[in-house]
Amino acid sequence: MLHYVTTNEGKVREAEEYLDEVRAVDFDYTEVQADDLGPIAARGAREAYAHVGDPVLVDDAGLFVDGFDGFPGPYSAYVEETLGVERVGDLARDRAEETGETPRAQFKCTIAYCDGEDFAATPDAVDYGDRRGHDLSADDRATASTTDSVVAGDVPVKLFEGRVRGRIVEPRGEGGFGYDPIFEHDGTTLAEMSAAEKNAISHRGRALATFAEFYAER
Ligand SMILES: O=c1[nH]c(=O)c2ncn([C@@H]3O[C@H](COP(=O)(O)OP(=O)(O)OP(=O)(O)O)[C@@H](O)[C@H]3O)c2[nH]1
Repeated sequence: MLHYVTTNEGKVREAEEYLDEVRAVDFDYTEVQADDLGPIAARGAREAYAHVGDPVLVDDAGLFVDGFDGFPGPYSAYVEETLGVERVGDLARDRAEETGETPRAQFKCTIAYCDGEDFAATPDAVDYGDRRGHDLSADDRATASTTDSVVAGDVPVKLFEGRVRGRIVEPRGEGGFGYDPIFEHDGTTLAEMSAAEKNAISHRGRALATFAEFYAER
């Protein structure tokens, strides 16, 4: 049985769309400080695997605002709790107004898989483009890739990363969670999309789709 290790129910709901048999485990693994998601998810997956003893997935995600050089990024959960989503949106739009640019950002999600075993060679990066058939600029594309995180002596971990680009807007919509109401992709905020629509273009959806392909062969 595959275990999705998270304290966030929103992540679990989205994962269930891709994975037939998945059990949510509410385990608060240590989040190391790093400026990208990969090392945080990889360390978390090793710790979670040691705790659970069965195959685990750990999902680390964040909002990377262009005008703030990627902040809040790995600190997104802390910033959501302290500043709040609306203020992050206000600050990002104020910043863009100062610089005369469009307030752009990307969501990234790294899923780390660990089952205690080694992995074969990884497939190439995948460009998913837009699943709704719209003609999008490079700025609005959704992509995914995989890497291995293998440090000598460590339990191997495989990483699946998904990204989606969009614009920061005034909050709209009731669905999703976290920063979804202020993140617009192709004219619609993630909070205005159904779960299926969000999954089709989202950072987590792209990472999960790539993982599901890999896991089917595992
Ligand atoms: O609008 C959003 N749409 C998403 O699809 C999404 N995915 C993550 N987030 C936000 O980014 C931070 C992740 O932090 P995070 O990966 O550390 O997770 P977390 O602390 O919520 O749970 P855990 O899995 O670590 O237990 C938190 O602020 C989340 O609200 C999202 N916001």
